[in-house]
Amino acid sequence: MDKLVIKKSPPLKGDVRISGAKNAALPLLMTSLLTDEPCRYTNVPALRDINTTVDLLCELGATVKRPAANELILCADSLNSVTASYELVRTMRASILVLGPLLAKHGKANVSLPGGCAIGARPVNLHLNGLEQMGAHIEVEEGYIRATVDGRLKGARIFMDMVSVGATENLMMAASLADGVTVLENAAREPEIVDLANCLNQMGAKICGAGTDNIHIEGVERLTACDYRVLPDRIETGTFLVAAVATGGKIRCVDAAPETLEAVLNKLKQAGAKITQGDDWIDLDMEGRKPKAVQVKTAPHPAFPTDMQAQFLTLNCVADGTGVITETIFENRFMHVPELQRMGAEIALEANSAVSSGASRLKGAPVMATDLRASASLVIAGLIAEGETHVNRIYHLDRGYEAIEEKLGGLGANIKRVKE
Ligand SMILES: CC(=O)N[C@H]1[C@@H](OP(=O)(O)OP(=O)(O)OC[C@H]2O[C@@H](n3ccc(=O)[nH]c3=O)[C@H](O)[C@@H]2O)O[C@H](CO)[C@@H](O)[C@@H]1O
Ligand SMILES: C=C(OP(=O)(O)O)C(=O)O
Repeated sequence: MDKLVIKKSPPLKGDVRISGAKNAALPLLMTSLLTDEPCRYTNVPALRDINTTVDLLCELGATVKRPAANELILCADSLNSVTASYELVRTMRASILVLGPLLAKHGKANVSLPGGCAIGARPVNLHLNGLEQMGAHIEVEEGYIRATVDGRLKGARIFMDMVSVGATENLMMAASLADGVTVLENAAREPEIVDLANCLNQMGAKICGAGTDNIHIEGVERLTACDYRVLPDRIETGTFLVAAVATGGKIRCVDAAPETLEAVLNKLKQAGAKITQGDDWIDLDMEGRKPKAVQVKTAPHPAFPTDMQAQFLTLNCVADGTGVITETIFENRFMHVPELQRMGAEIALEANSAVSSGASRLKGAPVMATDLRASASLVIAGLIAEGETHVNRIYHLDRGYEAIEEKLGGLGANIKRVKE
């Protein structure tokens, strides 16, 4: 398996182009299952999770064309299966997002239960309860969700007792082809939900309220082709910005979506960064300042995203002052802590908070992480640690960061991928 070898690097400097968002692209590609017409998606990031999604759609019988590196044309006019197998689902939890579209379009779906993962148990009860309220009959047997519906799904008023990005997306796609009006209450408000709703509306869906906690979907009988550009990745953007702050750098993120990153940009300003932004770019300059530790508490959008806390913990470790990172979304998302401690970071875990005492002197070490953002936090640590850091198991990074070593290398980082 490949690893990244990182040496202490100079302050990051220069421009970096932001890729399309993994978490927007995954649900967007699933919209192809809702129509017989070909769907074209651009700004699709080249990631392992995208390849898994393409494999999954092909397993169902969809056809795929890749006219360019970041473009996909998918057509699901002649599916020959409604089963998403364990082999694919276990490698990518977002596979559960085929459930709503398959059920709405074909009246049945068999999807392997995704199970837990490194960051937590991640149940899918909200997805299943919502579909049941829309008239689906659901059984779980032999590790598979077996869902059927007589005729069309029926519109329903669905209150979700937790805010779930995936459940909101699955139910929004299913409701687009349902008979009648669906109202999703306590819906997730992430920018990726808005992106999905915009794409579905381009296909002929009637969705309003995406981006608020109350989404109104008037079902239609059929959806048509789309030609849709994926939203820029706010988590990739935030990761590069944190790396720039940690190294005392000055960078510009281009092709970004600053309006999706407000909570993260506020924390970077508190850490001492000077930030200016335009419609699709963000400039960050540390102007020779040492970063200050920040207090972060994760919560659903528009609050601070859980997918950015690991990177901020690395930053806090080398910043001035005591920092507290509190995780409220996933019960087990501090897997990077022991690895950062091995690099010399002074961190105490107290319930769901990681308290760093600041100004740690990090030293390079062989490290590995079992989830995507934890791996990103170790890459940032490698940039500021004395000596050489080997980040192993970069399988996870490849799920969610397009060409991370090339992009960081372009900013002056001393990083290379080594095949083992
Ligand atoms: C592909 C994708 O977009 N992944 C993102 C998505 O994951 P994902 O959609 O899986 O995360 P959710 O928003 O659903 O999870 C939020 C919380 O709700 C719980 N829950 C969720 C569903 C359910 O049926 N029952 C339940 O209890 C989860 O265990 C978790 O504690 O949102 C997360 C929270 O912003 C991000 O970290 C992930 O990067
Ligand atoms: C947790 C993440 O992704 P997923 O939901 O695909 O596991 C993430 O992107 O940080």
